[in-house]
Amino acid sequence: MTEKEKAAQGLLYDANYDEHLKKERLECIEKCFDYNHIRPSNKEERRALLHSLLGHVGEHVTIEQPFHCDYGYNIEIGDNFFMNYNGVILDCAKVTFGDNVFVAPNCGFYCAGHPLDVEQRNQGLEYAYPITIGNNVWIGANVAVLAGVTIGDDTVIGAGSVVNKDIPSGVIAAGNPCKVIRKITEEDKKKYWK
Ligand SMILES: CC(=O)SCCNC(=O)CCNC(=O)[C@H](O)C(C)(C)COP(=O)(O)OP(=O)(O)OC[C@H]1O[C@@H](n2cnc3c(N)ncnc32)[C@H](O)[C@@H]1OP(=O)(O)O
Repeated sequence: MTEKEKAAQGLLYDANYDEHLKKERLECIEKCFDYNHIRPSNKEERRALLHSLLGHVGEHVTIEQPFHCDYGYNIEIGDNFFMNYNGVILDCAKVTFGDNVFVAPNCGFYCAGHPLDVEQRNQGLEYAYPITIGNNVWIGANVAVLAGVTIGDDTVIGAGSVVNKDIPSGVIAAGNPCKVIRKITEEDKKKYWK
């Protein structure tokens, strides 16, 4: 089994030293470099590069620069997506965003993790679990979404959260670790600020 196949099966794999994965990552970060150096006003070139970088790009997708990811082809984005400055996606597994997702500045989506055991970790071993974000999700600034997490539809994640477990649909959740604060209700139609 190749290291890439092990990763896809959720097994520990050699991310640091495997030549094939290193080559794929280098190709990807070269493309990220190119993306981050396109003039912000050159929307056509930005769009074309995102299509060549990512696995799927829906309609009306904006990713502000700078943006960084590891492989690109594992990222699938629905329609009407906005990611603000300094987005980081460590996509050693699939990262899927539904439709109408807003991501604030400095957010990270980290599929990767390393063993707690020091001998395994120092061999460069890693695991990769997918991240899934539903439809109509707003993720506040400086949020870290960790490996294996699913965030349900219509949910808001408060700024500064560390999302280490699944979050259900239709709620506000925040904090470190991120917990549900309350459901979003009809009353919220009357409220847009404190
Ligand atoms: C796409 C873009 O670029 S967006 C631009 C960047 N903007 C942001 O990142 C803003 C993100 N917004 C937030 O984090 C907001 O606090 C929201 C949306 C979660 C607020 O939701 P509201 O329901 O209005 O929260 P409200 O202020 O009433 O707080 C409810 C409780 O949650 C707590 N809370 C709210 N936000 C957070 C947070 N980010 N982290 C921890 N606790 C929080 C409050 O302190 C309060 O607790 P209390 O009841 O003990 O006092």
